[in-house]
Amino acid sequence: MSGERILVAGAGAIGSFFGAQLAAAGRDVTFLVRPARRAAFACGLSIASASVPVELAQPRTITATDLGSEPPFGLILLACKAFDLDATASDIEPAVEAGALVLPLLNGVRQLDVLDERFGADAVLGGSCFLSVHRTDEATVRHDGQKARLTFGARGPVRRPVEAVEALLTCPGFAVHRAPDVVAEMWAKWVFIAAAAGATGLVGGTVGELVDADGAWIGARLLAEAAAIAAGHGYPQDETALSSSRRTITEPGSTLVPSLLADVRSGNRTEAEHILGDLVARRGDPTPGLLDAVLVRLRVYDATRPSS
Ligand SMILES: NC(=O)C1=CN([C@@H]2O[C@H](COP(=O)(O)OP(=O)(O)OC[C@H]3O[C@@H](n4cnc5c(N)ncnc54)[C@H](OP(=O)(O)O)[C@@H]3O)[C@@H](O)[C@H]2O)C=CC1
Ligand SMILES: CC(C)(CO)C(=O)C(=O)O
Repeated sequence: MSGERILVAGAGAIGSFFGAQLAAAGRDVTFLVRPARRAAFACGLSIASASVPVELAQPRTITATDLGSEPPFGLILLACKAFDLDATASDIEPAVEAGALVLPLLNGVRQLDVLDERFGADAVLGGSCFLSVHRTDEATVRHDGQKARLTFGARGPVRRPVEAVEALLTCPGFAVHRAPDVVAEMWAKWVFIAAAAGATGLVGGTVGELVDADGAWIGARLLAEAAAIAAGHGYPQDETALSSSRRTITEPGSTLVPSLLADVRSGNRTEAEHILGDLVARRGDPTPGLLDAVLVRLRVYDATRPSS
């Protein structure tokens, strides 16, 4: 599979970062974009990073109407926001029908149900990623902090060997981890992001700003609620991992801006339903908690933001 073509569907912060790192390492990468992004990428794509900067002079782009006439792809990195999942899944259908495996990188887990139903579970890997990236202009993405990590794995029989996917993804720009239980990894990331995005999205400030305002307890309490829901679904959270998450979301001076907070700050639509709504919907106990309060706050934000 190492020579196979990669389609990156959704060239925002995440898609641009992973696609650019793979292209810089010599992989055959094509970005599936909408017309405005295609025009923006005509002059290149930059990843601004202290550790893994990339300049792609001519990123290869296509739009959905071209996909049917493309040679086959081996792997699709799916990196849209949750509210664009249905439309993006429709767009990639010709490539999946031609044999590609789909690796979704969204936060949360509901994407697996959506993609399994549409394409069949043997076409869909599990995946998640840890990195902080934000688009700073139409063709620049800023990468902050530590080395990016992409975790992926099969959840059952899949149409292509996962070892080959690992070889295709392995490159200097980020760490790759093939997880024996990728769904457990996705739940662990979900618990963390529900707390980090929920606490910062609620107050509209970074983790450090939240802590300065004596709000560290908010992140810690959201983390505990999210972990209890995960445990109720058969994904008990490892105490060491939970402590590390708690430290990250209560760290004084932290400049961490989760993507949901970045969306709130930019007036963009958030993934509140996917990250918080889907989590509380899976809780057995109907008694609302702090997660529900944050969800309500973000629903009001989404419903009343100027461009909604
Ligand atoms: N940013 C981060 O640091 C992290 C984000 N995540 C998760 O990754 C996912 C993606 O987030 P992020 O990259 O920040 O989001 P962005 O909003 O930066 O990017 C989403 C991209 O999807 C594109 N898109 C939407 N619909 C389509 C379509 N039909 N065809 C082609 N492209 C489409 C958008 O297109 P257009 O360019 O036209 O607007 C946009 O470029 C989210 O689930 C997020 O929670 C996970 C870890 C870290
Ligand atoms: C918190 C972070 C950066 C960790 O990867 C993330 O997942 C997000 O911003 O959505």
